[in-house]
Amino acid sequence: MTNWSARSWRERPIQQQPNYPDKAQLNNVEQQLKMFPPLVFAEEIRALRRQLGQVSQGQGFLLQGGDCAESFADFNAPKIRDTFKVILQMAIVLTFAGSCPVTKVARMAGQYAKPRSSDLETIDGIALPSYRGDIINGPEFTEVARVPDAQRMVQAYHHSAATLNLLRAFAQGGLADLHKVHKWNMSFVAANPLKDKYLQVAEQIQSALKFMEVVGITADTNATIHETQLFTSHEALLLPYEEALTRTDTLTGLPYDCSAHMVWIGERTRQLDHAHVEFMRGIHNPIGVKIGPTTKPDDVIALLDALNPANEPGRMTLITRMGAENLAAALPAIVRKVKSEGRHVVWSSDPMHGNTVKAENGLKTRNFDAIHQELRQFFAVHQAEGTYPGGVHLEMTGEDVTECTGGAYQISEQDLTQRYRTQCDPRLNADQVLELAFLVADSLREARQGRG
Ligand SMILES: O=C[C@H](O)[C@H](O)COP(=O)(O)O
Ligand SMILES: C=C(OP(=O)(O)O)C(=O)O
Ligand SMILES: [Mn+2]
Repeated sequence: MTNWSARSWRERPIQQQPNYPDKAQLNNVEQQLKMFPPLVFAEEIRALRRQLGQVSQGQGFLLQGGDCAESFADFNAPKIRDTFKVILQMAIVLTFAGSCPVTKVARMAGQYAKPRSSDLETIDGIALPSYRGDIINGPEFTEVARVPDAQRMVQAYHHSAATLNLLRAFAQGGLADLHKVHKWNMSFVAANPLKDKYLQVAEQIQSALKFMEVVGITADTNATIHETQLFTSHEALLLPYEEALTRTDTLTGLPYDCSAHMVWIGERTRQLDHAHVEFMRGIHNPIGVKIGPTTKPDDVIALLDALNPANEPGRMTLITRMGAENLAAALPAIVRKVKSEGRHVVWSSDPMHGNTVKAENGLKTRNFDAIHQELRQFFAVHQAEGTYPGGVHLEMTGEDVTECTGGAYQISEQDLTQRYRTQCDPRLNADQVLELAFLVADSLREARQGRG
């Protein structure tokens, strides 16, 4: 590979970075982080890459989700547990619907840096630098909080390490037991105003679990009943942090970004000749690229050339985030081009970022029906083009927030202020996530018909 190093991105133009006032402190923090242990192990990263390779061939499904922006203030065990639970609850529905393994990737343990539409936020005539995620500055609307502080990178590292530690404990310590997860789903269905709609699938899952038990496949005989594997991911936006956590794997001699298993490039920072593409082309993690509605098919091919020149399955996930109104017009040409060139990718749908609107009270929100519609259309386009819809990417939480409108509980714009807790974009709450799981179950089943 021509002249790549973990710091070669520094020679390229770069967007969406903080301007640290204290350069000596920045340098200090970078040196410290370079000495810290990696957060994840390269062998785990390769395991995810292999699984995503399978998904790209139609042999599995990717479920990726979590907060828009993790928060230092909201850092506690119940919050981590509840998001973990809802990811598993959704996964069990999708596993059943698709009759295929579901690879679970959390937007957790490192999702701390945010690109913003505007450099400034103005409230009551006062303009301050925008909040850019807890790894960069503070969300409070004060001049002091908004100054970029490099020390926050160390804090983000420690928060990520503790989050990951708890996730690993949950995944292996019994919280992921299939029967337990299904019980939570049954309680969700029983309480839901639209329960008749979801009951059939829930009961089918119940029968499948019962059958397994009867033939002797239990937690005692089979670890997969009792345990799960959850990978981590975030947008690799703050490159000094990502560079500092990039390590050469001793087994293979290859560089991996050990801040997470999977990292992605956002819609705002994927310019071909810029820093983020430069950094990502050299690391060997599976990577995602967000693809918005104005993307041209040739742009996607150029990105694939730069980021996956050997066309290896499992390396690339294209996360389309078009908006329900744009997807049908924008996605087919891209899918056709990628298919005609024989490129191996996981096609994943982020139905959140193209559907953000401002409510009358000024809060950012997304409507459940628009989210569902984008997902349905995503499945329909892939069905029509003969390609495989391989994943979903959601902003979601296990908490009972009121940030997205709609769903069975019919959250209205007026309800948003009740529990609007996000530090950046509106997330689906636990009930909305599960509804979505049950609603896309049919589309997934259809998409997988005839596949192994
Ligand atoms: O999460 C994605 C972006 O950071 C977010 O949508 C930007 O939000 P903004 O338009 O309020 O800056
Ligand atoms: C910033 C994000 O998305 P996008 O780059 O697609 O706008 C995000 O996933 O939070
Ligand atoms: Mn977001």
